[in-house]
Amino acid sequence: MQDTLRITEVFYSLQGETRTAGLPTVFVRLTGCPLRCQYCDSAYAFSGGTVRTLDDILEQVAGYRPRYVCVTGGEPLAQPNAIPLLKQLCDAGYEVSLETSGALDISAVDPRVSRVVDLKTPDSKESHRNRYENMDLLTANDQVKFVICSRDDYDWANSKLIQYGLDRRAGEVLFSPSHHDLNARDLADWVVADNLPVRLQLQLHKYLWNDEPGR
Ligand SMILES: C[S@@+](CC[C@H](N)C(=O)[O-])C[C@H]1O[C@@H](n2cnc3c(N)ncnc32)[C@H](O)[C@@H]1O
Ligand SMILES: Nc1nc2[nH]cc(C(=O)O)c2c(=O)[nH]1
Ligand code: SF4
Ligand SMILES: [Mg+2]
Repeated sequence: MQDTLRITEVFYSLQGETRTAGLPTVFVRLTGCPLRCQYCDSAYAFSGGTVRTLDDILEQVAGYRPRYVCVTGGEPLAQPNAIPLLKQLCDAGYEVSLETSGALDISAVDPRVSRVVDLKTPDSKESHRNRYENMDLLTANDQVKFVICSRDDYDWANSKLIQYGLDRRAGEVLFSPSHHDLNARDLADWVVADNLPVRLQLQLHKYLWNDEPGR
């Protein structure tokens, strides 16, 4: 029996987020998530999907001849075979990133992968799931992301930034407005006013293609 994963979609697009925003990237979206963030833009990946072998997924990815591959979901780390998938993508020579909720242990992820770890804010309604042990594992190859819904969320994110010294631990600290909840301009003004050591991140793909799946 070959290793398998339940997959919602594999597609080639421009990376809309993180430090590689704007670069052509293959996305592998894994099905299923144990969280229910109130703002989730990928709820279509909570169920359904197709069971596929790792070899089959790797073959489709190779067909795009990409430099960058992003493994997302759903929550990728909820499927144990996400770990060998990430390793095999690195072995194939791609620059690999992982989008993860921050609720699950990131320690087994191949160190070549840039782990993009969310800290879920109070207004996501899932902040009780944050696994703060992950903060000790972050390296300069990793990124921490706060998806911010309100001024209260912003103040909370700022306090976590200071408490864990995140700008010194991770290569990037990303503050992203929750699409539909917070005006990007307000978040931009707060970051400048407070002179924060963070990068404002907008979801480029939503400006280009709205909220279409597969883009
Ligand atoms: C859909 S999640 C999938 C990976 C993983 N479950 C996670 O939460 O990181 C990918 C990224 O999209 C972000 N996201 C989801 N809905 C969003 C929204 N409405 N506005 C801004 N970012 C959003 C998540 O916070 C996460 O950083
Ligand atoms: N273009 C594009 N970039 C993305 N970066 C992270 C995404 C995600 O859903 O995790 C995503 C996505 O869905 N589309
Ligand atoms: S953890 Fe990620 S996929 Fe799961 S509900 Fe939250 S944003 Fe959506
Ligand atoms: Mg998305």
